[in-house]
Amino acid sequence: MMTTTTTTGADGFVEILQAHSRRYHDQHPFHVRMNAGRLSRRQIRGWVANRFYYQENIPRKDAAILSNCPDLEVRRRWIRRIIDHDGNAGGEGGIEAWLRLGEAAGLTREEVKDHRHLVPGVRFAVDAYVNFARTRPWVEAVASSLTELFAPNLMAARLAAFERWYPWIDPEGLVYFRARLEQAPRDCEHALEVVTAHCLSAESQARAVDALSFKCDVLWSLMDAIDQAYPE
Ligand SMILES: O=C(O)c1cc(C(=O)O)c2c(n1)C(=O)C(=O)c1cc(C(=O)O)[nH]c1-2
Repeated sequence: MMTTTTTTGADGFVEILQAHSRRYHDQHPFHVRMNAGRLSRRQIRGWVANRFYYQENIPRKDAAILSNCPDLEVRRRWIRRIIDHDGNAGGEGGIEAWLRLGEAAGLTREEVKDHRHLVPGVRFAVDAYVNFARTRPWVEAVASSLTELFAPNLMAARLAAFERWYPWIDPEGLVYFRARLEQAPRDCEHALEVVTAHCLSAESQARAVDALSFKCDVLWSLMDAIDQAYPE
């Protein structure tokens, strides 16, 4: 028996993906309080120390996508993400920039790197994301990165909020967020290109949407765990 698949037009598909902005972690109460200037030093430091685990694992997630991806052209562009985070040499890259954010906020590099502040829920959420990229088809893993469509607005709001409300953080430490303002739009343009080119059937589009939902849950759970560990 033949099965028929109804394909959502490319525009409808992209609209459904975009609509996930409603589930993005910018609306998490902890982020709302952060951007309204209502977090204490301890809470900001807790967030920075815990989010480091996400930063550290992003390149491992991207390496998993590379290892599962048979398409040379995609790999050639995707590899840039790993270099953005790891840098080409000591003192470079997003992970280093995040450590400097920690220092600007009054944390030592050691206490960020040795995970002494890392709470179990953050570890579980981040590990789930890396595991997803390792075990799911590579196009779904690419789709899961599409939360970056929504990141630049949050990044711009966060930069303004940090400068306004948290002047005790050395502004030099905010370099990471400025870099992401440029990197995130470039990265998600590529990811969207890949997903729209590969997900042509209703089934594959539904799997891409599920992957993006999963990622929204990863980010939300991560924030829940931080919120619970550093109450008001
Ligand atoms: O601070 C944030 O709110 C935020 C969110 C996201 C995101 O939406 O996944 C990323 C980042 N930052 C980020 O810095 C980053 O490098 C990054 C990579 C990815 C990804 O899924 O490949 N997301 C994000």
